[in-house]
Amino acid sequence: EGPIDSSKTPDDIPDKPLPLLPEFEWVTVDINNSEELEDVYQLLYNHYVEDSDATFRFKYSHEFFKWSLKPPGWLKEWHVGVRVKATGKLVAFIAAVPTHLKLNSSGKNIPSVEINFLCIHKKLRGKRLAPVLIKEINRRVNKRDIWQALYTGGVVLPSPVSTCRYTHRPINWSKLYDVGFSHLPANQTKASMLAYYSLPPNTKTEGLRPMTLKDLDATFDLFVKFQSRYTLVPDYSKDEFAHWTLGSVDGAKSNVIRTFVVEDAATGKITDFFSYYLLPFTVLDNPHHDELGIAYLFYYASESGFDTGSKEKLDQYKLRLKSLINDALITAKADDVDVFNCLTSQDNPLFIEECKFGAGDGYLNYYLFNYKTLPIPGGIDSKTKEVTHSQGSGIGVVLF
Ligand SMILES: Cc1c(C(=O)c2nccn2C)oc2cccc(OCCCNCc3cccnc3)c12
Repeated sequence: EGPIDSSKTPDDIPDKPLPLLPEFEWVTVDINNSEELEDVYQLLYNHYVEDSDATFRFKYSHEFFKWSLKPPGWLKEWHVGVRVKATGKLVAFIAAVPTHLKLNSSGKNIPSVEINFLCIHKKLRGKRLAPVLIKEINRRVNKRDIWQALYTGGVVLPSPVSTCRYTHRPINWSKLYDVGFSHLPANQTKASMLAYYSLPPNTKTEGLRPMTLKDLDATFDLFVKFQSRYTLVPDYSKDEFAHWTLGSVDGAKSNVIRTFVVEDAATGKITDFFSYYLLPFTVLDNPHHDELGIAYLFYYASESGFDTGSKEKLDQYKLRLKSLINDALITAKADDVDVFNCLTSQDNPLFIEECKFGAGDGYLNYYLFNYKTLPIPGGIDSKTKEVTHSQGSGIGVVLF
């Protein structure tokens, strides 16, 4: 376990990017510039990942990009674009953000980046541009003496470190049915589906409330302790944790990240927290709906997960998770979410069935570039791909 190639230093890395076709040029995108951010928004709005039958397309907002692309330590040079020289049109994009990973199996902290938002204009597909973009972002990252990268993808590249499965929990079943995402099982009626997925208006966990900056220290400590459950985890600083849970620390309310804490009334301690990010889908050519509200489970932790050695402790933890996630569904409904998504990563397999998540047909592969490690269980059976309900996964990192 360890770096595959650890021989290089930044001086060995070329100063120049790889050559592009003559009509294109490399650019660094300044997402603090609203016009350039709009270029990225438009490129991804029209050309980024769709679902298999092109019914939906990710609808990343300006605010989402500012949150996901500007964590502590972010570098403008890692927001890489390709423009048409003659017109300035942005036709490709790829981004890296700094992160700190830890493999609990060895306790090793791995300075690395998360690579995301690789997008190439539909008209430029098949020109072998993706490998050139990946080589360029790696060059810029290596120049900063970082040699590992974490990225996810639907397509299977050589040897993923883990594979997780998409799961979905309908909140607004009738809208999902209207847009063709949910179907009516043969022996069911619409009324029975609505009843099955109905949720109470109020949350149930005593002491549940939105996280504020005052909760940062206690919630961060809870998060760090809880992470030891998994194999591959983020090894965040408090600043990084604040960014990912609160969005900006200037107190402005985020429309993208939602984080809730549970404060024990007797002791005033923070015993649990959960978070989810809001990332809608554009619904392509549907007469009744043009957008799908989606929440993606993000990080969570619970004191009840500190010791799950015995059966009753594990059952208590499962019960607590079920209650917390059920409350996440209820708060997400208030955020106009139509479907709540989570992967089979983290300890999600422990609540997926009981909170009525259904396994989807999508899989997400995790890749750890330039780092050899044993494969990590992704919460599904490697042969049947069914969710392993009795145990969690070893993946504690969540990407967008
Ligand atoms: C995407 C996604 C979807 C859907 O496609 C979807 N939900 C409702 C309707 N649809 C069509 O469902 C999920 C469940 C868990 C995690 C997910 O995504 C995890 C994060 C994925 N990052 C974006 C991405 C996707 C594919 C390849 N690279 C990056 C998803």
